[in-house]
Amino acid sequence: MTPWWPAPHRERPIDAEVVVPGSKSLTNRALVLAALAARGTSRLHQPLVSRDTELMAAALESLGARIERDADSWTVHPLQPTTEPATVDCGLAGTVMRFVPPVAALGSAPVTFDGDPRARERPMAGTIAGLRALGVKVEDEDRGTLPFTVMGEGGVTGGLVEVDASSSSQFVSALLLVGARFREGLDLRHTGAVLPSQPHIDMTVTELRRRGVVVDSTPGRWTIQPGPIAPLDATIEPDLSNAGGYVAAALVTGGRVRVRYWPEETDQAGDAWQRLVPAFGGEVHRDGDTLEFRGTGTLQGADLDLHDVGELTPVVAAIAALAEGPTTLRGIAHLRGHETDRLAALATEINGLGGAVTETDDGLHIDPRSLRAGRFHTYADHRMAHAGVVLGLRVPGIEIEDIATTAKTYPTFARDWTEFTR
Ligand SMILES: O=C(O)C1=C[C@@H](OP(=O)(O)O)[C@@H](O)[C@H](O)C1
Ligand SMILES: C=C(OP(=O)(O)O)C(=O)O
Repeated sequence: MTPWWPAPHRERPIDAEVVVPGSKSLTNRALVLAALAARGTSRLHQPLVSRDTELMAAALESLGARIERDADSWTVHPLQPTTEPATVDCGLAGTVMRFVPPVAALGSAPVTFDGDPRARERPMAGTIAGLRALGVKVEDEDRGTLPFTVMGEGGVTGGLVEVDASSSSQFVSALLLVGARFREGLDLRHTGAVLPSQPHIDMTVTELRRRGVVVDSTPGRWTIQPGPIAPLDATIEPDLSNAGGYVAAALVTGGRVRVRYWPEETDQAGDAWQRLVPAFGGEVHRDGDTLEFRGTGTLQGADLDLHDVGELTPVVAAIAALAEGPTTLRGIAHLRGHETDRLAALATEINGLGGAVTETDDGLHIDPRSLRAGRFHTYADHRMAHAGVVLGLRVPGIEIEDIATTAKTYPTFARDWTEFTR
């Protein structure tokens, strides 16, 4: 396949209905918790099957879990703490590189973690320091990043641990997911100045409670009672963050897009589209299990704090680049440690098409400009590709680099988007 994919252009308003695949964050939490269940199989219905979830499944299998993959469901048999050395490929998946090391610490063999070249640049200090504070030996040759080896010594005592999770909420979620399996449970405190992605931490707590784990949560502190994690049959919600391109299409073409099976209540960050769309001048209506997003023909700029929902930023920035007024996006300094430095990547790529984006300390400022044809680099970042295709709807002649990078969380994206824009 050519590395450059011509993004579909649309002169007319979009009018379409979509079903998006399952949530990455929910699938990978469900896999970890099913692997950690005391006994009994768990079934995930409509799991996301993508690079990140296959990497998670393979990681847990290498630690002793067994996973049967059927067309619409995965059945997970829990792991027995491993006694065999193992290696885990994290790819570029934050959930794998942060959630699996504490699982490895329950075993009694060394487990080595590595990933894509960019994975070696992503922040890992919270995981490494957190495990060490719990008495787990981690060999990282003082790099503080991947690759490193967790030297499992037959379990973790647990108790009080302080972690600075200002660069990723996943440092908190990772220890919470495993805390009930520590001999004394977990008393986790966040020490940093800011804590991003609160909905993802809420999601972790919700998923633990659904499986009978006793969690007490106050701002910046979580306690987990030691005890069994129950197996669970769970249907995975659609990925509302990956619905972003479709939602944006309604806004930027002045059309309407219906997203099926939008949960009434959810911890997903992508639920924030319900407030972000009106901020840009669009409308949102619920009709049963479907949420309809409408563009009104007005696309205004907005001043938005995306600290809690940082993963929506690339598509939000693309919407803003097409808006009639200026937009400021705040609270997202931690995006510099995502799949790529998303603040730099968005500024470079939108400006390369004639845009006016400036990086700030903690976000982006985007002034309206008329954009022109050109190439949009994606830096192995699925969400950069989603941002590029949104621009392509309104700007003819945009080519996206490596559209296949969307396979991280949405393998059928290019085909679905082509169908959607037809
Ligand atoms: O726990 C999770 O599933 C995630 C947490 C967030 O990470 P950060 O807090 O590192 O942004 C989010 O951006 C990521 O896409 C998924
Ligand atoms: C930040 C993201 O992913 P990861 O889980 O790899 O951190 C993302 O999907 O936007």
